[in-house]
Amino acid sequence: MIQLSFVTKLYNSNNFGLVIEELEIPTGEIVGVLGANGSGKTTFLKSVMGLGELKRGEVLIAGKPVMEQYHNIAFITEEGSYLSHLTPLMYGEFLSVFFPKFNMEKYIKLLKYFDINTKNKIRTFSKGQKSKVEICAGFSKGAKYILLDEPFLGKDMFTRQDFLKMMISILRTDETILISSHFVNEIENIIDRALIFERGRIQGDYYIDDLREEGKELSEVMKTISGYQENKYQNAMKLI
Ligand SMILES: Nc1ncnc2c1ncn2[C@@H]1O[C@H](COP(=O)(O)OP(=O)(O)OP(=O)(O)O)[C@@H](O)[C@H]1O
Repeated sequence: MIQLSFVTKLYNSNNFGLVIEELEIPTGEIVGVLGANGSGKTTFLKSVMGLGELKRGEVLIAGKPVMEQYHNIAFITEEGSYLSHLTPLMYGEFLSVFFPKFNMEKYIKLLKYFDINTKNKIRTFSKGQKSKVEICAGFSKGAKYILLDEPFLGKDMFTRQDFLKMMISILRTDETILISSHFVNEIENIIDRALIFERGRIQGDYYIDDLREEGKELSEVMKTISGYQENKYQNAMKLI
C-alpha cells in the first residue's frame, strides 16, 4: 500500500508543484498517472520516490517512510540511472551488488526479449535502446513498487506493444505499478486505475472497470478534466 497524506510540494510562486490531501494505492494495483504536459505527473512520482523535499505531508510505503523502502522500489525514468561506460551485462553485475534480490536470469531474458546486445557499451546504444536497458533492470530488481515515468518516450509502436505484453506476463499480484504516460489509449487496457492530474492536483481518480460500465472513454474524461479546447487553434492562428 502506498499512502499519501496532506502532501504539498511547491517549486516557486509560479509553479504549483503538488497538492494531495489523501491518496491510497493498495498493493497489486496498476495505476496510470495521467494528465497534460506540466500537470504534475513527474512531481508526483518523484514525491512517492522521496526525491525532493515536500513542504508538508507524508508518504508511506507499506507503512514505512520511503527512505526505509528503497530496496523495494524501482524508479524507471527517461533520464536513466545506467552507467554508460558499462555493457548491459556489467551493469547487471553492478546492480546485483546493490540489490540483493536482483534477478540476473530474468534481466538477461528481458534484454534478449528486447533485442539488446548485452556485450556492447551502453553509451553506443540509441535513446530507445538505453531506455530498454533501464526497463529490463527496473523489472529485475525484485522491487515490490515499480514507478515508471514515461516509459514509452522515444519507443516505436512495436516496442510499446512488446513492453506492455512483457509487463502483463511477468507481473506478480504483489507488485504495485505506477506508470505515467501520454499514450492513454495504449495503457488503458493494462491499468486498473487512472489518476488524472491537472495543475498539481488529482482531478480524476477512476477505476477503469467503472468507466467501462458507465460506457465512458478515458481519453474523453481526460479531455473534460484538462479543459481541452478543440477550437483553440482557430483563435491562435488568427494572430499569425
Ligand atoms: N525543478 C523544477 N523547478 C520549478 N518548477 C518545476 C520543476 N519541475 C517541475 N516544475 C513545474 O511543476 C509543474 C509540474 O511539472 P511535472 O514535470 O511534474 O509535469 P508532468 O505532468 O510530468 O509534465 P510532462 O508531461 O510535460 O512531462 C510544471 O508547471 C513545471 O514547470
